[in-house]
Amino acid sequence: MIATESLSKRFPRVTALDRLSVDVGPGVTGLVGANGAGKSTLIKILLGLSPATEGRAEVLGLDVATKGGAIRERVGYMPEHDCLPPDVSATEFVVHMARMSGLPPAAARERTADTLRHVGLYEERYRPIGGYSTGMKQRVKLAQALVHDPQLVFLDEPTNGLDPVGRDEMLGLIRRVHTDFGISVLVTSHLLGELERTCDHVVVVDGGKLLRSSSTRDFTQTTTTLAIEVTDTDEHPDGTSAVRDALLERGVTTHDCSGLPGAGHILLLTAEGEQTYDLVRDVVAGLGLGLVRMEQRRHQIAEVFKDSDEQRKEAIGHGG
Ligand SMILES: Nc1ncnc2c1ncn2[C@@H]1O[C@H](COP(=O)(O)OP(=O)(O)OP(=O)(O)O)[C@@H](O)[C@H]1O
Repeated sequence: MIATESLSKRFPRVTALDRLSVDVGPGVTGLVGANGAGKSTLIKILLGLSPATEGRAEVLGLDVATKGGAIRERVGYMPEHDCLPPDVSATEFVVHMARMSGLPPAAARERTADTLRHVGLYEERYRPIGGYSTGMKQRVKLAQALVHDPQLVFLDEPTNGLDPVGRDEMLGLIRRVHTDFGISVLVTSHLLGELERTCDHVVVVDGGKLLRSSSTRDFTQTTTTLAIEVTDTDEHPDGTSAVRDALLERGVTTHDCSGLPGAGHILLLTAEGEQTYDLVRDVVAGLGLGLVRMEQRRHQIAEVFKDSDEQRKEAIGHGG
């Protein structure tokens, strides 16, 4: 769907993209990076709206440097910032955008009604957009990106400004854009966790460089780290410490998890196979405590950033 090769974009004072080479296939792909990582710049280059300084890119097999118009016919775009006219209704606006994409009047009206129904705005479709909530405005932006039945859509920070419920609804809608219509999606976010459930594939950029590109499953694969949580009793008012000491007596050390949420109530240790599970069970039972939780931890996408931060700090440390 998308292929870039050593793509760079330099502004006078900042390098927004730095020799980025990445391939994106069909499905829902998350483009994750902190603010300023270069996500919007990449989207504008892929739409043929902004020229790259160096390198090349193709979208649906079309060269972005020469085929911008053909790309924009086949690709939908939901921009990050609010860009909606307040005085017209969702129907008027989306019909207008459909007409701009070349649909005849009757088809534009029909597609608009279908698309507004899909994004959950059918009831309010004749009200002026100026009176809409942030969530409703985001849905209008999504509808105009979908109305011309594109093969691929670029969604730039679609969950921006939404509360947790609105965010979940938007992420569900995005997933359905692919499952119900077969449209592939490239969705950007600076919130790492939210894309784990929505995307098949995740591309992480930082400072305009590619940090990692892999399937979400690979990102969140199970680790060999076991997380354990136990109850306290009168005899052992700090059950966690009692288990830690008892494990140490049997030669098993637990990891320092002071920086993690729930630290103080959770023990982390490396599983060496089935015997580790048996040992933990026997130790907890031997102390008369209850085992609340014993599970394998999963990687989180956030850890990619933590690793790169650590590498950067290390590099700075070595440098001076
Ligand atoms: N037209 C421009 N002129 C100069 N610098 C720019 C321009 N557009 C973007 N930049 C800079 O390029 C870098 C990448 O910006 P970009 O908007 O692509 O990041 P982003 O990952 O989309 O972040 P955000 O979500 O905050 O928009 C930033 O440092 C930004 O200030």
